Amino acid sequence: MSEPEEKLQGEQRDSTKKKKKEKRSGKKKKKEKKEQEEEQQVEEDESECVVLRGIFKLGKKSHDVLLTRTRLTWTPITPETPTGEACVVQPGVVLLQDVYAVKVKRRRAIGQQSGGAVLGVALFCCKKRGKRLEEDTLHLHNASSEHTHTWYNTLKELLAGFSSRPRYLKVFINPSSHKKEAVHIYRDHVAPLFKMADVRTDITVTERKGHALSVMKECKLDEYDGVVCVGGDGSVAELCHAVVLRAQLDADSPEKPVKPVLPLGIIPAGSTDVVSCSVHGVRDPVTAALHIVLGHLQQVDMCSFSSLGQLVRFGFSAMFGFGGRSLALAEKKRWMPSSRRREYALVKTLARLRPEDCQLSFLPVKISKKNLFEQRFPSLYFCMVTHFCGVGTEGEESWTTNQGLYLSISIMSIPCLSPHTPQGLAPNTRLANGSAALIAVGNTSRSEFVKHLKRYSSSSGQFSFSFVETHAVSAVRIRPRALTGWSEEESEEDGDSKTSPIIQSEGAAFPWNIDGELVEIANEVIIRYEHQLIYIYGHNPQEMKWCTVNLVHSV
Ligand SMILES: Nc1ncnc2c1ncn2[C@@H]1O[C@H](COP(=O)(O)OP(=O)(O)OP(=O)(O)O)[C@@H](O)[C@H]1O
Repeated sequence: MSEPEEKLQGEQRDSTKKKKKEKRSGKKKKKEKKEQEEEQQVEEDESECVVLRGIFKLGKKSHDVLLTRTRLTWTPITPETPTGEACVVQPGVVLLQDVYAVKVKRRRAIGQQSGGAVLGVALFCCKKRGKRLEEDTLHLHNASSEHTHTWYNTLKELLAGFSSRPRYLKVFINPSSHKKEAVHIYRDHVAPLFKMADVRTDITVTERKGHALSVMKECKLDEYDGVVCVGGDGSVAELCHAVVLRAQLDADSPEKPVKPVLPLGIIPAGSTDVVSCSVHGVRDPVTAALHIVLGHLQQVDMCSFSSLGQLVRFGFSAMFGFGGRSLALAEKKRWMPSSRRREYALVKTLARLRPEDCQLSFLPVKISKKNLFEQRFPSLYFCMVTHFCGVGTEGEESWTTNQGLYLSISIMSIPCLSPHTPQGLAPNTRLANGSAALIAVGNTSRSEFVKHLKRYSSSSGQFSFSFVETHAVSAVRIRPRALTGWSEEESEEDGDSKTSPIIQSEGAAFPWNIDGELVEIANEVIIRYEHQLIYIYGHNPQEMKWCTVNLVHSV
């Protein structure tokens, strides 16, 4: 046999061996998968095994009630028809994951505090109505005390198996939020639900700005299962920062942010409630409280904001330029009612519209199939008015740098939904999608800028302008050039925004709007995206919808 023939035969032998090996490993994988499926089936069957079966009255009719580890079903008991035909009835069902409390029902006289004849059990559960969660009760009547207590104890035991449900919460209430209604909201809508679900609470009514942060820095956290904030965006921002900072201090990790173990619950009591709207899909204290008692947890992205190597704070969103300036102006008019104050500040800042001259650098997030940000809006991926555009490196990171005039720069790690912006300020980012949204609005005329702003309140189109640039990013650096800053002596005159950035004296600070709070920073600011840094009680169906769309597009 010639040398090439031998070589060919050798290669054929190798390839047959390889094929056999692949076939064997394929069979092995199939077997493993089958075993896994069987195990899963056994688990499902076990969880669907009937734990209890009994007769209860629901309304006026007797029902056959079945309890498994995951659900309770009831079917009316109907007498046989003379023809022997059984009528088909759909059983009613409630999932135990939606039940937050179970109580024994008793007949009591007016003023009687304890005892009383047993009537049956009541299951307190939540019912979904769109994005809202509502309270619902299922009454199972049976006068036998023994029967009722067996069901009560078993249901209690099964509900105790939901490990993410809190038993003891640290609650902060800001009594000064918005219309000073936070205490009432907590007392009327939240406390009764916590009591019903046997959730104990340790309440601090905050007395000043920074009070919640100082309590969180010092209190013993081990005994709590979660922290709850009742207030507006300012209070939420303070507590989110406090929870992450405390985790960082406990872990003695000054450089790297640390994921807090304790989840945060947010009960909306402010005027816009951006974080609450984003994590719950609606602004509703009952929905928020039900998410807490049911232990619905979701991981949420955050950002760290630092300047000159010092951490400024942790938060969800930041606005530089227009957003910062209008908030600074509103803060000076604190004596005005909040809606008037905001309106005044917006109009005034628009009248004085000026661009910021700064260097904007960012680390773009690599475009993957799963990232729809650029896929859905490819036309947004372009450069705006710049004097200089280049790519630099810092360590292994590749920064894109633009130098130019900007009317507004926003960085958001969550969509920032609110009643005023139903699709969110950053509609293309999600609660935990692997990047933050950078929205940079270049210099343009006032009328064009107003057009861009107005489109936030409608459904879309706010980014379809040549002067608006959006990116999915993991970090942003904003370096104001030549200290173009903000001062109280700003000219009251109207000016042409196209040409005249405001030049300030050295040492002036720039107003930043970080989660609705005014933060003044004199130097460059670095914003780093922190993936799924915090657990927040909630579940937003919109997020699920987005994920489904994302998945379909990525296939
Ligand atoms: N007792 C208090 N008196 C004054 N300020 C307080 C008090 N407790 C907390 N604060 C501070 O008030 C600030 C604003 O709180 P919050 O955002 O809840 O109210 P708001 O500004 O009226 O609401 P929104 O931002 O939705 O309009 C927060 O920074 C918080 O730290």
